[in-house]
Amino acid sequence: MSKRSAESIAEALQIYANAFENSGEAILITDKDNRIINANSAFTQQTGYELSEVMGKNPKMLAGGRTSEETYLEMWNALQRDSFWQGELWDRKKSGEIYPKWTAISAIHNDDGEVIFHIASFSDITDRKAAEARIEHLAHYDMLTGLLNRFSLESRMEQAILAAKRDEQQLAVLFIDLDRFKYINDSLGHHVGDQLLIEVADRLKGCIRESDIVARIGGDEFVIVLTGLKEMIYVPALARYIIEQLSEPYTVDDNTFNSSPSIGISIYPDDGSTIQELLKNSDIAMYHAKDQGRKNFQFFTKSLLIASEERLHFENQLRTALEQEQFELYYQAQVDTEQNRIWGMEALIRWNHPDRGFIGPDRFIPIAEETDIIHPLGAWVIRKACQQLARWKQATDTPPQVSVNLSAKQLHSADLIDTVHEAMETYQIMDGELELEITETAAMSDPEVAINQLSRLSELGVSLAIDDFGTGYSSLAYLKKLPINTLKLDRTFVRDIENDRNDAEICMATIALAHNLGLKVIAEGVETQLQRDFLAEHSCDYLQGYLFSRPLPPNEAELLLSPDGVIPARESHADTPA
Ligand SMILES: Nc1nc2c(ncn2[C@@H]2O[C@H](COP(=O)(O)O[C@H]3[C@@H](O)[C@H](n4cnc5c(=O)[nH]c(N)nc54)O[C@@H]3COP(=O)(O)O)[C@@H](O)[C@H]2O)c(=O)[nH]1
Repeated sequence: MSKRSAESIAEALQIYANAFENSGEAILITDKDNRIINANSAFTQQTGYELSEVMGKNPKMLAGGRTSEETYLEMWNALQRDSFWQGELWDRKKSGEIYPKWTAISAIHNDDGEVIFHIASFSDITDRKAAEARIEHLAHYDMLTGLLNRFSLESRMEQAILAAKRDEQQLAVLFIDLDRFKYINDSLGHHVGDQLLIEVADRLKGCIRESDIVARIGGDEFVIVLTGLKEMIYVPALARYIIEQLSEPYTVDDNTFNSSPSIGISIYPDDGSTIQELLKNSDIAMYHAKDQGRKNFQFFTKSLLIASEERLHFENQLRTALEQEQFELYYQAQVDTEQNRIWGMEALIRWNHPDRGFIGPDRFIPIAEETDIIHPLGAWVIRKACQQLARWKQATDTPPQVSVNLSAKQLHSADLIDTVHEAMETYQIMDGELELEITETAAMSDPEVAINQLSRLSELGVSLAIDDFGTGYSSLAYLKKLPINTLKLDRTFVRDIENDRNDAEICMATIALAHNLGLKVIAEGVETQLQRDFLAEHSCDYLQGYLFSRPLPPNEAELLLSPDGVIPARESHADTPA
């Protein structure tokens, strides 16, 4: 061998030695008898063993006892067949810690085909395995509460249904929703909301047997499946127990508060044979429990299903009604008591349904609110009323103030101010020409937001009225903070004003209170001359009711605005409803 080639061989060997020693992977070399003859520094770092401690030993000494015999067998077969194997082994470090490692082993042969070495390289995959386990857990469990998630609930329900079918048993599905959770979450903060959900999950686990299933499938929605049911009596007893347990006070940080559940129950196979049917029907029953005043449980019935399908159909029709221009605004006159002339017109919405005819707002406004259809619908009412007002400003010398009802959801909507501003700009509506009516309850539901929104509306030049006054729980201190102009005396007090001393007192007190606060008063539901006279005597500023006019379509309402528009004369004492 020339000196040059000896040098280059030595150089190459040095490179290999460096690569071996500095590799990030642990490397172990065994001889033909499978005895360790070399290991690099990464091996020492990973296992804790120095080379001197393992030299001449069988790598079996590293085994952690958790790798199956089959894996070792497969490894040796592959090495014999392919001279290569890779896979996962569980080994033990010098410290005693058992850990997973990813291992690749090559068999090196001589020219005669005999194995002379095995070279194994391996890396510690503890972190990777932990990450995989976390991902696996997330796929099956709810991250916040540790309960099963919807995916796992469905696969467990599938097995439970198969078992119930085979054993001819029943299953009960309990759909549990927390009452007023959104309120707790919004008012006490999400951290408190989260802790409440964790505590609810713990209490639910304490209510059921090990063989039952409990899952969290949405924000504050939990499902329990009772398996292997023989005695149906157990179901209402458990539902009652769950309500009792979840209604115990909760303490999170310094807050102690109450919550309660509403529970809907469906039974396999009577109320459904599939997961979807059982969940849907228990959900329908849960909504019925809410309608029944919350903090109770209801079993699913066929009539609930029919009602819920009808309701869904109604909702869908309500959605398309706006596009198909099926809504109309009617107007009801508001009369100036002193001058006996029309001072305002209240816009009242009607749904001219293609099959059912006119549907009153009491039927559809609550559904529009629940489904958020109220936002486009309410914006349409505001625009349409402003458009009508612009028309009356052109058509008559004495245009009325036009008032529009706002729902609680609209009052709290971020878009309200822009909607009103745009409508006023488009139709050139001036200060005091448009009035918005808010119920007492809406104004009270989130006072800070209400004060802010009402102040901004007032700045736009909108007049503001508190509707149905006397039926809510306004505090006087709070009322003083609102930039309102008018109180609307609820018609339930006006109705019996002539016969019920209490109602008469309430009307008088409200008028006095309003005037003290510098507000005008309008009485609703004035149907008789006696009511009118009583209210006039006690200085009620404006009157509205069937005595003067029912709500009318715009062209008929416009006739009342003309100089010949008829308003009953004030001195008449005839006690006849309009
Ligand atoms: N958010 C919105 N709410 C609206 C809108 N349009 C109406 N509404 C609210 O729906 C409720 C029912 O309204 P309606 O069926 O139109 O009834 C009004 C009047 O017809 C009725 N009224 C008027 N005078 C009398 C009377 O002498 N006797 C009698 N029994 N009823 C009478 O009162 C209703 C008006 O009430 P109010 O608004 O409180 O002044 C009602 O709560 C409406 O507010 C809408 O566009 N958006």
